[in-house]
Amino acid sequence: MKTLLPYVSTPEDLRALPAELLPGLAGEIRAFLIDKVSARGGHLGSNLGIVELTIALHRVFDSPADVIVFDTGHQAYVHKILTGRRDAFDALRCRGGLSGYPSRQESAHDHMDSSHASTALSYADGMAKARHLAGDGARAVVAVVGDGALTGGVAWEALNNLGAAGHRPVIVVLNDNGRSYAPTHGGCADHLGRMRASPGVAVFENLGLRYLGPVDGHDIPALERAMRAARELRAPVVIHCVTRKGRGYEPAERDLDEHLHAIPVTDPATGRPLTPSPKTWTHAFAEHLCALGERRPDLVAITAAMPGPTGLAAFGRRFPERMFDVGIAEQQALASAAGMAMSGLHPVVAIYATFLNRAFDQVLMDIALHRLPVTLVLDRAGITGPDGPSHHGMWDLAALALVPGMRVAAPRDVVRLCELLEEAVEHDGPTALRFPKSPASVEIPPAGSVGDVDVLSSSGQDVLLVAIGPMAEPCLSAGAMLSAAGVGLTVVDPRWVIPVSRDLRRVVAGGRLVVTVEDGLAASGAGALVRQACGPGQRVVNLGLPCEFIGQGSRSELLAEAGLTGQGIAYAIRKELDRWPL
Ligand SMILES: Cc1ncc(C[n+]2csc(CCOP(=O)(O)OP(=O)(O)O)c2C)c(N)n1
Ligand SMILES: CC(=O)[C@@H](O)[C@H](O)COP(=O)(O)O
Ligand SMILES: [Mg+2]
Repeated sequence: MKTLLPYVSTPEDLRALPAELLPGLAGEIRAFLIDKVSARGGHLGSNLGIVELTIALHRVFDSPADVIVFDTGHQAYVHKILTGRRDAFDALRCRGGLSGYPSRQESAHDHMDSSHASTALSYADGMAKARHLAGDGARAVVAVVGDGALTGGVAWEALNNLGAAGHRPVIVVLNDNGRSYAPTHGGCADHLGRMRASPGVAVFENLGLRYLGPVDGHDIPALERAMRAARELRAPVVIHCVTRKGRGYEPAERDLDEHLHAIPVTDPATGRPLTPSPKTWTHAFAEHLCALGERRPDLVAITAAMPGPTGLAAFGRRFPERMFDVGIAEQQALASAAGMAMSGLHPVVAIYATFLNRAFDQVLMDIALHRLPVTLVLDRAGITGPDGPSHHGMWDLAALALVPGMRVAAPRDVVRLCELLEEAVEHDGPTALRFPKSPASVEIPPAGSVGDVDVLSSSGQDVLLVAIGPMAEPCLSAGAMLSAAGVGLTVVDPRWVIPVSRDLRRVVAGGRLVVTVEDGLAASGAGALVRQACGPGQRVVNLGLPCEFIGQGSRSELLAEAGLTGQGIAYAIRKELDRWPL
């Protein structure tokens, strides 16, 4: 059978194909996805489910003149294959390679780089307004949004605007596979389920948008008919496409938890990881939270559609009535946590550090303003790696340093994670813990302590090295190198890094050269607060990440590039001592 995929590099090539060849092409694309994503890791289930939908999109609409915006963007691999990037998949999510999300730098066919969900309809609304003002209403503006992303509040803010603007036709292609990672919960999901079963008046119609569907999201001719009809309507319209996540790959279809949403390097024959996943910080958190849940009936857990990745699924199985999945809705997660805390509960909200950005006002004005006992558990804090700039959890320390009354802990190992989680849920006010996307580090016991500050090593007082969280390991390595070279250096771990505790102030006061190291912003994170606590006669160096959008790569590659390794830290301190001898 002659293969087709090598001859389909652009939407024009696709449109030139006879319709009867499209199912064959879809099959080849699925085989390609399984092969390439298994080899590199990445998003598989979502992309397997959107093959026919993306083929129909690029046959009906003329990208890039017609805009096609993908919400979240993790499901844009087929779009990339069909827009000239098939041969780049061997470098998927590598440093300098193909992004795992749309990338304006990569292609004119891509329109938004952010992987933060629920914003595509807003981009489309804005683009449609701009085209209308330019008198360029001829071209289509299409937003592809998942049923999960549709649970995010900003998507409904956009629908509210789209429905009131009949003269600005935006086409919303709703990819409804009934789940984010786990099945999508809530009234919207229930409504879509009813629409799938027996179409009636869709909520979108009550907002002023037309509704077409439900359409079989794997039937290319049906999809093309619906998309052409939507285009001819010249009005805001939702095409409700029903798809199956992981379609066409038995290991993904069999994975009832997440349909292989995101996979590590995997054996394509079995769908199982090639190397067993190591014990992670998340595992340690999940286990300890369950133990706490036994002792603390007031503890409840909240996830924003990520029970598995954040470790809350275990708590939910143990305490089903005390675990809440609010959808991809971090603002709702934190504001509802405020309501719970006002009512005598102690909520633990587990979200990725990068997604906290979206709910900063809820941290500030709904939780901290009321001094509420809510604990934020920020997983994937610091450099995450292959998911690129919108996934690095590098903004949280700088953001939380602004919040009056907020206490932030950064455990250096999983033993401290459990200790600090205990302390956090005991605290009668807002707390946060942050830990990285990495295997759980080996235990680093303290050599001593000054109050709540752990002393990790000491060979003298020339240099005081303040290690924030998992930077303890490279700091100890740097300390050993410098001590061997005759520099007297003490490494401490504050454990609670925001605000600067009284004990940390005492420890820092003794340092002639104070160096802080964090997997966060060097200029405005926890180290900046230590700088403020130092006196005029002290020299302070804050090591950390630059306030820039850092590209994709492995966590170790990117940390090394930022100088956040034992060698890098030792070099920075040596350079400071050479420039300014003590
Ligand atoms: C603000 C935000 N929160 C959480 C995530 C993590 N996340 C990535 S994909 C995903 C599920 C998306 O579900 P859906 O929109 O239905 O797309 P599907 O994978 O089902 O195609 C989530 C929660 C995110 N990208 N952005
Ligand atoms: C698209 C998205 O936001 C997540 O699926 C992201 O890929 C997180 O991946 P990890 O859970 O592997 O950190
Ligand atoms: Mg979905």
